[in-house]
Amino acid sequence: MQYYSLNGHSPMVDFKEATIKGQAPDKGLYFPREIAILPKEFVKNIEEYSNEEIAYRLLQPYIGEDIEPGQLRKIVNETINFPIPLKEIEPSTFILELFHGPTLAFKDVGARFMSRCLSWFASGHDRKIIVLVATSGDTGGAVASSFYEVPNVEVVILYPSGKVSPIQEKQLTTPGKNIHALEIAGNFDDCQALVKKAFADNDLTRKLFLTSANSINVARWLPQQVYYALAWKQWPYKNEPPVVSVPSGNFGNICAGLLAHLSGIPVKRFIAACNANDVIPQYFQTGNRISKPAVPTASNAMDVADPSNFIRILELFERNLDNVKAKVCATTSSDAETAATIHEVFQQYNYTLDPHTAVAWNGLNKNRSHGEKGIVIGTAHPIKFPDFVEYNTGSKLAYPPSVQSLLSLDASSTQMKVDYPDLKEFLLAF
Ligand SMILES: N[C@@H](CCOP(=O)(O)O)C(=O)O
Repeated sequence: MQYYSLNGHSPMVDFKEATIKGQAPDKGLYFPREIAILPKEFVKNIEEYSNEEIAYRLLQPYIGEDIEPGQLRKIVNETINFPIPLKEIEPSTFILELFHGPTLAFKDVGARFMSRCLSWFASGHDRKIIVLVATSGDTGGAVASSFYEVPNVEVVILYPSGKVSPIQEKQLTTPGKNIHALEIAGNFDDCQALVKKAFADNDLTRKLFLTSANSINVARWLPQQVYYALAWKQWPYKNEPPVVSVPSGNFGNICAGLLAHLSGIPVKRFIAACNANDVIPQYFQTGNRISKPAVPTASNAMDVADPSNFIRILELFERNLDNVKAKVCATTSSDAETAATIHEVFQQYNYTLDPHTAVAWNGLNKNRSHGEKGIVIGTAHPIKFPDFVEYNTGSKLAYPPSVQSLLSLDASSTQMKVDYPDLKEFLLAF
């Protein structure tokens, strides 16, 4: 598989080079030259396949010969070695629980896949690779856990000061060793802009071997397709494809869902469920993409004002917003609606939603007609946001032992202003 830059001014590369570079030299995101269509028989009989086999079949065409089949199977098997259940909450509404991995959020799948691909590509390489990543909450912990002690790799995580939950912060500030946390006095978009500036700095990229572990990197983005195939495998109404509601911040997850759908996984339509950071819902309504700063919300991992992956969604639909709108609707929920959703779902079904999943639940209910069956993508475990969740359910959450031990660890991070020269100096110290 070849990948081209969405800015159109860089040469095509294979999967290995796209993974190692993270972003194209012309600052564009890499995009696969073809959509790998799944055989109809496979989609029809998907229940007969193991999760590992499904993931392998979805991903292999995008990797091609860059990783030999035995090694790729090993990587895939290690990536999804935890449950990904589709739970029926009531007969029309299901939740795909993507939070049973080590850091209790959906990012574990992409981060584990990418870390294993990168360490495979880096073996025998004598230069140290610096993985740069910006996080609004969940990516940072997943990347820290996946890349911890990977030889020859240093990870630098930029996170917005005071804008991630205490558990999210512990996940990225406590591992130490090759994981370095930078607490930025700004918001997620500032962190993401600093990271993109580093990739565009020729002086820096000549001196350092830099790559990204955000979903701008194809090795982080593509594995997320697997969720949608596993949802279809477990979907009980095969003659009635689901409406799928996806909590959306940087839009990598929903974009991977759309790719899986265009490859052959049945979905009636998608809902991009956003919080008060509504740049994309407004764009859908008005056709104008305005720029405004992110506002902090209870679903902090979605506090993104300039979603990197939306350009990939447009590319999937021939850069035509009307084509996108034929398959996707975009909606917003306020924190008050998120709180009320957590309360109601707990009261009615005794199910505890995290704030991000609650945004998607509310988005589904606001945008489906009577009787339409749907899946809510459950992106994070409620324990990552105990104060907001316990306040709205009126019930105490049980802390899993892994979270309890995490909270007792010492955190370490470097504080930094939104200042590119400071970041460059920090990176050059490697
Ligand atoms: N929601 C993210 C923001 C970064 O998104 P990514 O998928 O591009 O890494 C987070 O939790 O950090």
